[in-house]
Amino acid sequence: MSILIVGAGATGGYLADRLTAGGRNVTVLVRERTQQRLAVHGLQIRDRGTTRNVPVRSVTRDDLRDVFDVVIVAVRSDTIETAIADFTPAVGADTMIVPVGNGVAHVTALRTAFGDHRVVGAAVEMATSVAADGVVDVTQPGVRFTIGALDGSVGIGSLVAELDVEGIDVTVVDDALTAVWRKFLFISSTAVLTCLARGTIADIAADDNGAGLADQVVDETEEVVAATSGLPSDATALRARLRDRSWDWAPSMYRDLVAGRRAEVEVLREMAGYARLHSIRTPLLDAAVVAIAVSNRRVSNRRVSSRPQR
Ligand SMILES: NC(=O)C1=CN([C@@H]2O[C@H](COP(=O)(O)OP(=O)(O)OC[C@H]3O[C@@H](n4cnc5c(N)ncnc54)[C@H](OP(=O)(O)O)[C@@H]3O)[C@@H](O)[C@H]2O)C=CC1
Ligand SMILES: CC(C)(CO)C(=O)C(=O)O
Repeated sequence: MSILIVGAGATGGYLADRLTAGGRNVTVLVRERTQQRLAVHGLQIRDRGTTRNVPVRSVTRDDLRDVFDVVIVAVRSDTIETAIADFTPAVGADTMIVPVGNGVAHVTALRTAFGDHRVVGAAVEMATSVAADGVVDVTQPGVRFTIGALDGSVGIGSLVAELDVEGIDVTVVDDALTAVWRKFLFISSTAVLTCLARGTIADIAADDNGAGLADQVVDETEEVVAATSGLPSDATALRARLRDRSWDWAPSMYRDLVAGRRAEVEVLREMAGYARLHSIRTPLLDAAVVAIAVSNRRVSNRRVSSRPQR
C-alpha cells in the first residue's frame, strides 16, 4: 500500500521513521524548505541518545500527482484547512484518511471534505517534539493508535496490517469517536494543568495543593466534554493518574511552552469554545489559554525581530 504522511514534524516525522523502518512504502508531503532539509539530512530522529538519519521520499503540493491508499494527516489544528487543500489530489475513491491531531474539529473538517467512508477515527498517542536544530526528539519511544471506521465501508483490516510495524501498536475499537473525545479530555486536562503549574505531573502531584488543582482542572474539562459529546463522564482513571508522584511526564503543549516554541493553543481554544456554547465556566482552562497565547506571541515577536533587516 502507498502511504502519504502530510507534515514531517514531530508526529509525521516519527511515524515516517517507524513505517519506513518497517518496510512500508512511505512518502511525506512537505513544504519546500523542509524538502530541501530532507534532501540533505533525511529525517533526523533523536531516540534514546542516538540520532539516526532516515532517507525518505518527499513531495510538495506542486508535484503531488499520485493517489495514495492511506493518507496520515500529521499537522496542527490551525493548518488543517490548508493541508486539506494541499493533499486533496492524493485522495482517490478508496483512500483511507487517518488524522493524528488533537481535538475534534480537524476530524469534522476531514469528514466534511472527504466523507465518513474515507476518514478513519483515530486517537494517536506518542511523545515527540521538533527541537531547535530541526531534529525530531523522541521523549518516549513508541506510538499507540486506537482506530475504528466511522462508516462500516472503510476497510480497517488492511490499514491495521499496514500499521503493524515495530514501535507501532494498533487497537481497533467499535466507537473511535469516543476514543477521540477521551483523548481530547486527556490532552486538555494535562495541558491546562502542566502549562499553568509549569511542571510535570510528578512535580504537581508532589505539591500539597497539586491533587486539588488537578481535580479542579478535570472538573472543568469533564463537564465540557460530557455536554458536547453526549458521552457519560469517565475521568476516574485520569484523576488517579494525575496523583501519580512518579509520573514525570507532560504533554507536547507543555514541552513546546517550556522550550520556547509555539504551543498548539488552538486545541484548548476549541475546548473553551465548547464551554462557551454550553455556558460552562472554565476559569482554569481560560487562564491556560491566555498563558499559552502570551508565550506564543513572544515566540512570534522573537522570530520577527531576529529576521535580517533589509
Ligand atoms: N508531538 C506529540 O507528541 C503529539 C502531537 N499530537 C498532535 O499531532 C498534531 C501534529 O503535531 P506535531 O507533529 O507535534 O506538530 P509539528 O508542528 O511538529 O508538525 C507539524 C508539521 O506539519 C507541517 N505542515 C503543516 N501544514 C502543512 C502542509 N499544508 N503541507 C505540508 N506540511 C505541512 C509543518 O510544516 P512547516 O514547519 O513547514 O509549517 C510541520 O512540520 C497536533 O494536533 C498535535 O496536538 C498527537 C500526539 C502526540
Ligand atoms: C495524548 C498526548 C498527550 C500523547 O500522545 C498528546 O497528544 C500530546 O502530548 O500532544
